[in-house]
Amino acid sequence: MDILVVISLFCVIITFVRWRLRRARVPFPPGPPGDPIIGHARIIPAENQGEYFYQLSKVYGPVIHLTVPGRTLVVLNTVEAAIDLLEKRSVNYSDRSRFVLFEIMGWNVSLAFLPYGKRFQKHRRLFQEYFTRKKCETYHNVQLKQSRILLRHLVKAPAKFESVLQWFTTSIIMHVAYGRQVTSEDDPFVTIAEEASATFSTCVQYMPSWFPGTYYAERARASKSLTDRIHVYPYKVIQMQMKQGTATPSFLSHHIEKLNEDSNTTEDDIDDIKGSAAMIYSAGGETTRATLIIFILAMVLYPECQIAGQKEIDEVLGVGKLPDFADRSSLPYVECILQESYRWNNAIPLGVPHKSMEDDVYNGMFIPKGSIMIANTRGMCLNENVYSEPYKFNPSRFLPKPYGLGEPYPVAHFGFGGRVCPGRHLADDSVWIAVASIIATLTVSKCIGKDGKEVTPDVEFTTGVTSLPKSFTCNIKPRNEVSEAAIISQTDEWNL
Ligand code: HEM
Repeated sequence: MDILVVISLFCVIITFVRWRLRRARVPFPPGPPGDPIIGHARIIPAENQGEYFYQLSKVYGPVIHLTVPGRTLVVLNTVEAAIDLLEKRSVNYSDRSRFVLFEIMGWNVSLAFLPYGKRFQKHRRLFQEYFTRKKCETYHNVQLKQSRILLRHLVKAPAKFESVLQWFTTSIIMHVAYGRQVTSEDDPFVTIAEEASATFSTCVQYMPSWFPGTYYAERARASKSLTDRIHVYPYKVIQMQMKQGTATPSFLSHHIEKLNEDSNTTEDDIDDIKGSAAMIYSAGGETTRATLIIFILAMVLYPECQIAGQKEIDEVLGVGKLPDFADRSSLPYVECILQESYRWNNAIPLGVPHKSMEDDVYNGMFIPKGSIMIANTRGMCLNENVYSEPYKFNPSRFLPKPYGLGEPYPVAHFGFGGRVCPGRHLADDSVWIAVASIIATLTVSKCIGKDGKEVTPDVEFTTGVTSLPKSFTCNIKPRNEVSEAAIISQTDEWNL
């Protein structure tokens, strides 16, 4: 036998034996007993998994080990464990599971689904460069204008607040991604993005890929043409506008310009910027809208918090003045309302699972290569060791003692480490300006039912990677005549 083959065989055997010995010495993280072969597939509930995992953590500790056929799951229930692994050891924990169906659907060059590697790093750079904290300040004007339009739309069509909020997030994203000022729902950029987003949401729905469920390749193939349109159409339009000198600066035009400066541009480079631009709407639209609907639900259920927010704005800004980004640091209670909206119920309760790339040992527990790492954001926000009465919406919890409880702002809602949400600054600014503007000028309250009694919405959420309150009704109207006048006066100021 060739000496090289013998040496290779010897190395493989040694590696295997060392792995077995290490495995034998170090146990998996604790977890409940599972069934033979199918592991925990039968006992993991289809809904409210975040809460279920959190309850398990009270018995088994912050890091839990579960299995489903072919998969090892490691659930992280505390911020500390998530930071220790996903952030401090991010090189090992920034991978994603490969899911062939996403690729069939055409989302193969999309950051959210890219495995760790050179292409992933390139896409992160494309995003990070355009969405730094500082750069996001240049979008404030767009967000401010859209927040004024949002108020007018909410006054005009309060019952349609869910679609009005969608319009708010869509308009901002269309502007930032494509430089597009959308004025109608029939705008081709909007319809194409919405159709493609539906396919994206389906992907994301199946993202964990550890949860039993099926999605057929045929259906996936059928949706590919929609995904292709959102990649190709905006690129062609912006490219043409750039040639004609009519393009408004945007994420896409910025990156096309950079490609034009480089003589070695490849097809892959072009696909990368098409994929990244498409990702902005798909990853940023529904998540931002969901967070705002969570805030509206909280205002309906906790009117005393809304009143406290209004009082602060009246005292700091004066009655009838609408908030601007420069006012953010002067409005601590409004900030607490925003942070509590992130904490009380999360738009992405289980984060987006990462995957481990090598065997690892954490606090005496063995985490095998290929584990699906679930950062249980919901559990982190419910943690009774950190938050008192965690199911209650209580913005004052964040105020320093003796005014409040001195509890920390949530940190998990934008994810962790090498995969942390690259759109977080843009998203946070959009949500803040909407929250502050609504509190300043409108009153959100319970509807009165046919029986003359107030209708209290249930706190029920849709199941999926993005989770938002199930449809509910509420009243939205100007706080008073001064607020109404302030909303109307914006029409001239912003030439709306
Ligand atoms: C309130 C709104 C938003 C929330 C709550 C949110 C939350 C998240 C979370 C939890 C993740 C997964 C992080 C992880 O894997 O650890 C994520 C990923 C991502 N988000 Fe956001 N996001 C929001 C808005 C946005 C916006 C506006 C954009 C676009 C500018 C965006 C772009 C992305 C992308 C591209 C990824 C994938 C990152 C990767 O896989 O490396 N998100 N987001």
